[in-house]
Amino acid sequence: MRVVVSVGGSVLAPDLRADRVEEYAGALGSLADAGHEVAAVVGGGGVAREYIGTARELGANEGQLDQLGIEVTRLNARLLITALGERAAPVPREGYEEATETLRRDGVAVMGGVVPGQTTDAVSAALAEYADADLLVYATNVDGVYDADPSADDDATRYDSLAAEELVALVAEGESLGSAGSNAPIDLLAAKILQRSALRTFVLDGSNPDRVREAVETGDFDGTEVRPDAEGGLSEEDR
Ligand SMILES: Nc1ncnc2c1ncn2[C@@H]1O[C@H](COP(=O)(O)OP(=O)(O)O)[C@@H](O)[C@H]1O
Ligand SMILES: O=c1ccn([C@@H]2O[C@H](COP(=O)(O)OP(=O)(O)O)[C@@H](O)[C@H]2O)c(=O)[nH]1
Repeated sequence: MRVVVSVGGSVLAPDLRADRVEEYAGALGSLADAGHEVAAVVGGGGVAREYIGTARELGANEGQLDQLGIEVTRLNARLLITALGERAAPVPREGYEEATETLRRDGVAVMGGVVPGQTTDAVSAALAEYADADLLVYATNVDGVYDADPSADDDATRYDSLAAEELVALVAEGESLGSAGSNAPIDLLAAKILQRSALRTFVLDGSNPDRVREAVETGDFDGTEVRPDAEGGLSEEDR
């Protein structure tokens, strides 16, 4: 199976602890050893938010803040690459073609951010689309997609599954103006890519990397499945 795993920065390196990064490398490496083609897209987490906060106070604009965020995602990607050792290309892949080539031929492809104006949620979806992945897994710091932000609303209810077009509507409703470092389960651009490409997608709590491995191997997981639309994506006239 060809799989793209989106690993939130807060999930990969909550306190920059080596053991969590090693566990992630172990889980992804064992999937690769079992014959799966694996790519990981790493987020910026708390470290990116701290840099963005400081640079914002210093007067950086949104594009500059995003670029700072991208640099941090690539630093986090380098941590995972270090832990993966020989299994990964030695430098974070900077584009979808390059990442696809690596995952097809040279082992685990690891990416961070790509361009300002989005998050690694969208990078993961775009890579999964470009590489014709069979599965996209969002390993994040929440155990699925809820009908409201569960950290702000005690009555928030989790979806076991929802259609990509329902996800687009949910995220669009909650999306603020999208300033750098903002929180959301999956950003709007990512949700739209899932919708147009009919990607099979799992959203789960990534704090235990073994659950990511199990989800890929068995298709069983505790979280939210984003279903491709019944028709298998958008029709030409809806695009
Ligand atoms: N509808 C929602 N469903 C789930 N989580 C949500 C929702 N809206 C906002 N969130 C928040 O999004 C956060 C996950 O986004 P983020 O911190 O960017 O994750 P990561 O760093 O793993 O990419 C959760 O901690 C949660 O509080
Ligand atoms: O392709 C990208 C990826 C990331 N970012 C910036 O980097 C930050 C950190 O990335 P992300 O939000 O994906 O990290 P996470 O919070 O999910 O760990 C984002 O908020 C954006 O400001 C960006 O501009 N373009």
